[in-house]
Amino acid sequence: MKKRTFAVDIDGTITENGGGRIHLDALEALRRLTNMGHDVIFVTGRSSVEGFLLSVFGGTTKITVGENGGCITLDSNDHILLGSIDECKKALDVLKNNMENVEEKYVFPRMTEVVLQRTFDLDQARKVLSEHNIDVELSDSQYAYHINSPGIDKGTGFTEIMKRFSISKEDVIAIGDSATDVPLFKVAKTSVALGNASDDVKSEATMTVSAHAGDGVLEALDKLAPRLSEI
Ligand SMILES: O=C(O)COP(=O)(O)O
Ligand SMILES: [Mg+2]
Repeated sequence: MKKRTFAVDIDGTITENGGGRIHLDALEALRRLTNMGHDVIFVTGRSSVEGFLLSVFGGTTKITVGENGGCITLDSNDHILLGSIDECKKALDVLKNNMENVEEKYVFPRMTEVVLQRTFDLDQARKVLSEHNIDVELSDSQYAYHINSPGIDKGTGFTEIMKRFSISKEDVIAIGDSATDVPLFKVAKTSVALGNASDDVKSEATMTVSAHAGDGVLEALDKLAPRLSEI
């Protein structure tokens, strides 16, 4: 069997509602892939600790890219930080001083990024930051806005994993639902946009499925199964 690495988003991908409830059949399928010898790595805008705990309890590969690419967790006391929260907080201050309704989202603690409520216009925010010569990444996961350090996104975060574990792009299959997953799609040979993804996101993936979230993950794995059984 040719070993593959699945890079899997969490919210809107293996969850079945806005609150983060895990689609159990999708998780079971990912655990089965792990038991078969593939790697299944969560790549999420949630904290990397949340993603890591999901891998422990879910029975998938105990490596996680969290904080929208800003933090890699390899163990309870082993985190690789790929960004600086200070420049993200500076960007937050500029936005708060120049726009209305800029509010942080109450999430688990972050080491490298700032997470905001989706309560203001993102393009206007990007314009304000540019006018103040603030260079950060500002992105929308459909669950939250993220301010990350320049050049930090799910693609660069996962690329760090690929380097450290000698994973080839040829063997990576990325699965996601939102704009924050597009950089991850670009570092994978195969990328799957779920039915709940926007047309813009779907246009960036190598394949799309019609089912939403966890059901879409199951549909994708059914479609990919023949390729996975290559000798
Ligand atoms: O916290 C979020 O932004 C949601 O994260 P995810 O969709 O990247 O898992
Ligand atoms: Mg998502």
